[in-house]
Amino acid sequence: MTQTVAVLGAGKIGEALVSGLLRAGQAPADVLVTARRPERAAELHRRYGVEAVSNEQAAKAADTLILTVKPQDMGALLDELAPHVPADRLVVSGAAGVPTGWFEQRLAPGTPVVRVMTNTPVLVDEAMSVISAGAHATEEHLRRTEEIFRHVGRTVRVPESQQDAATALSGSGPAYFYLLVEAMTDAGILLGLPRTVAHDLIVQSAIGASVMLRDSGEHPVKLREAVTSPAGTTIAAIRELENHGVRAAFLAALEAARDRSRELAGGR
Ligand SMILES: NC(=O)C1=CN([C@@H]2O[C@H](COP(=O)(O)OP(=O)(O)OC[C@H]3O[C@@H](n4cnc5c(N)ncnc54)[C@H](O)[C@@H]3O)[C@@H](O)[C@H]2O)C=CC1
Ligand SMILES: O=C(O)[C@@H]1CCC=N1
Repeated sequence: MTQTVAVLGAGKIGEALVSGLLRAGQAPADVLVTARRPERAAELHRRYGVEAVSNEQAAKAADTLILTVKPQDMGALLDELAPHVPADRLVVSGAAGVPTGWFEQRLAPGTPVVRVMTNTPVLVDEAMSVISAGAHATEEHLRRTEEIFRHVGRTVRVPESQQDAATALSGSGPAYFYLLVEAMTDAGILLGLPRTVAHDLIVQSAIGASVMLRDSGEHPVKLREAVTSPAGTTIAAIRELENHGVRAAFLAALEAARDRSRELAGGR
């Protein structure tokens, strides 16, 4: 991995990618970052030894540009960047909702663009990064993108038409689990447990269930059935969850997230 990679708009996601690249053996000299605030640039330099440059400098110097600003800030970034990006550079967008075609219209004709939806477990090398090629991105560009993201978790390729759905599922996904843990911890309080005990019980149960989901090869229905004893406690809880429409709530919620991702495409 000897190419220069620039992370433009190194916030939470961008910083995690910088950290992953360095841990994967990329030399700090081959990683550039850009930030809006000088204090943030200095902090990234201090923490990782990478050089903080302007967006224009990054565009000129890096082989791969990873754009990790918010979708709403992408328009301003592209205005600044586009005149300086040579058409042989790979542009990787990490923004929710923004289609590759939007970038292609603003960059030099033929510039390869790859769209990636990752998630915050990128911070602990357990990201799910969903990758799609734009019109000019080749197999080699997809491989280069996978090489960057596989150091911080799993990668999967999907057609770009599935990116808004992926954003709803795995991009936003961690938030649903955190909400669930929060709600179950509150339930523990209701049942009289100290908050710290309730928290620990739920978090470890979440970890155990996650590892079984990943490693057992069993369908989630089978795993749930194994917990659900006849006339037992679990089925009593599941009846209440079904009575309260939890399954329908998830269907509606993820549909709303998918629709919001689509809306973000027009929001800059
Ligand atoms: N937070 C999440 O769970 C996920 C976020 N994303 C996407 O990743 C992107 C980044 O999200 P976060 O890291 O959470 O946001 P963030 O707000 O932590 O980071 C964005 C950074 O970009 C900087 N910035 C904005 N305009 C700039 C410019 N013109 N030049 C240089 N820096 C600029 C901001 O100052 C900020 O530090 C977003 O597009 C979001 O849709 C994707 C998956 C999950
Ligand atoms: O909520 C959002 O818009 C971003 C994209 C996916 C996760 N967080």
